[in-house]
Amino acid sequence: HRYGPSRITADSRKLPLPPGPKPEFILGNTRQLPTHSSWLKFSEWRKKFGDILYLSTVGGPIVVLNSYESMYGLLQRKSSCADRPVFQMAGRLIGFDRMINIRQSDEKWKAGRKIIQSALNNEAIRSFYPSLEGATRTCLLQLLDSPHDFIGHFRLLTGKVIVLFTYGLKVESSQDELIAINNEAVEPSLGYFAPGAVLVDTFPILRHVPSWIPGAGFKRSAKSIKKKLDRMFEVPFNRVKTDMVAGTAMPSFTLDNLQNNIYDESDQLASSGSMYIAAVDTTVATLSSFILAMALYPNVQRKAQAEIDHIIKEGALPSFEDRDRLPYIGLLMKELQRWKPVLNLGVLHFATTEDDYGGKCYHIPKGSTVIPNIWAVTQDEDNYKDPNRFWPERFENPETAELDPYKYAFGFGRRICPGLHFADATIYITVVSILAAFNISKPRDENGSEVELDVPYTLGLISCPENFECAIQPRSVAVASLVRTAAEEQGW
Ligand code: HEM
Repeated sequence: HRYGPSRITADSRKLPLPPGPKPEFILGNTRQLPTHSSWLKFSEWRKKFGDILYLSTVGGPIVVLNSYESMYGLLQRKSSCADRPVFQMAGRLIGFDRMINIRQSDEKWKAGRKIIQSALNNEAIRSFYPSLEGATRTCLLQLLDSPHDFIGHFRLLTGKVIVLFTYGLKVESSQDELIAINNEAVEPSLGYFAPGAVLVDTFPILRHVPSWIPGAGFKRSAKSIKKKLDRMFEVPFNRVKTDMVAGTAMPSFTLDNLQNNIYDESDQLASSGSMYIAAVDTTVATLSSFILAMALYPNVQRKAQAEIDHIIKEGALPSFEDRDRLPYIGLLMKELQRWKPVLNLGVLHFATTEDDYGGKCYHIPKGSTVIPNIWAVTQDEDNYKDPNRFWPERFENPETAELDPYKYAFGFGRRICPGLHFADATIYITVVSILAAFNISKPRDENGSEVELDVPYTLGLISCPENFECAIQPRSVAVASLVRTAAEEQGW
């Protein structure tokens, strides 16, 4: 089988390292490592060196996986690369290493992962469907009233559902403290997760320089973000504790864990605090790319709307119950994860033991940072015909369906995204509700001519379209009033 298991060799140390660009004396490939958009450089090297690359840097060895086969072989099937590297800036200096997302695979990671996994499994998410439907209806009303701010509405929608799920706390507006404290800590930090983005990640020794010397601005930035991160962890958590004592706490992930009292409080605090950063920017990026795709591919939009109109009764909005009867929406959602992947380089993995790759092919040294180049997989013409095109039909026929993006977009093995079902549910209900209520098209200039869309994407850890203009209009007067009534009934 194409993605079948590889044989493990007796002594992988005798195998050669994977190929890669020629290293320099002492610095190795350090200076060749791009500080942003490295997926492009890795893909360029792939043409020369193949699916799996080796880079020796001052910060340690790096193995880049440029194909689904290599990711499956090394990250999905084996546990030797299930750890995370030390993120000097984002992790140690700012303090994100308390969260399970980038924590090394220690006992605390295991405890946090267990808590999150059981709360986010598919069954558990079902009981949250009514809240997701309610929040989506409010989002529809906001799209009706101020369509140009669609990215802001998606931020509020995803922020409020994750705060409700995690802490049982209700958020009404983007000015709410619970949203603001998260954004203040997360936004300035995202750029620091990319390999080589800050010098201290390449030269960890710099961590020890005093903050006052010139050039140590990174330490001062880290200190100021750290304070915000502490607030982000503590403010909502302490509210739940106070409400619990007063007997007024609403059901939530945090309350369940506090009441069960299985884990110590510091694990619980970090585990609750891991949710927002993992959930919001990723889901907002997907939803924003959805708007772009619909504006660029009106035929796909019309086909999806025809499917919805056929299934949903007049005067109703779609719900989770309709999902099984909307197969084209399912294909469209797969294509959303492929067309513009949210995490072009996934999240970095780390090899804790020596291993081999591909059955007697290459030696993977212990201590290698392992980077899955998800972007390369999505653009590979061996996987996808005409990869630039947004074309859900590529997954339609089970006999000829192209590689399912859910096999890689949410990561691999023991580190696979535990929020997959939550993300999938949020994306489904938002996409299907917007398609039922609105037509999305390219913006028009003062002469009424369509303006071509050429939208740049952010270059940090998360790839999200930068703000762009788009026309989002209700499909009819009747549906506009349905959106208003439905939102009023929800009340939040
Ligand atoms: C479109 C939305 C999302 C995408 C594409 C996505 C993708 C990913 C990826 C690629 C990873 C790293 C997996 C690996 O290392 O192999 C990850 C980790 C994680 N995700 Fe998501 N995610 C999304 C939404 C969410 C949501 C909504 C939540 C929570 C409700 C969540 C929670 C997490 C957590 C806690 C981790 C860390 C897991 C660990 O290190 O053990 N994610 N996600």
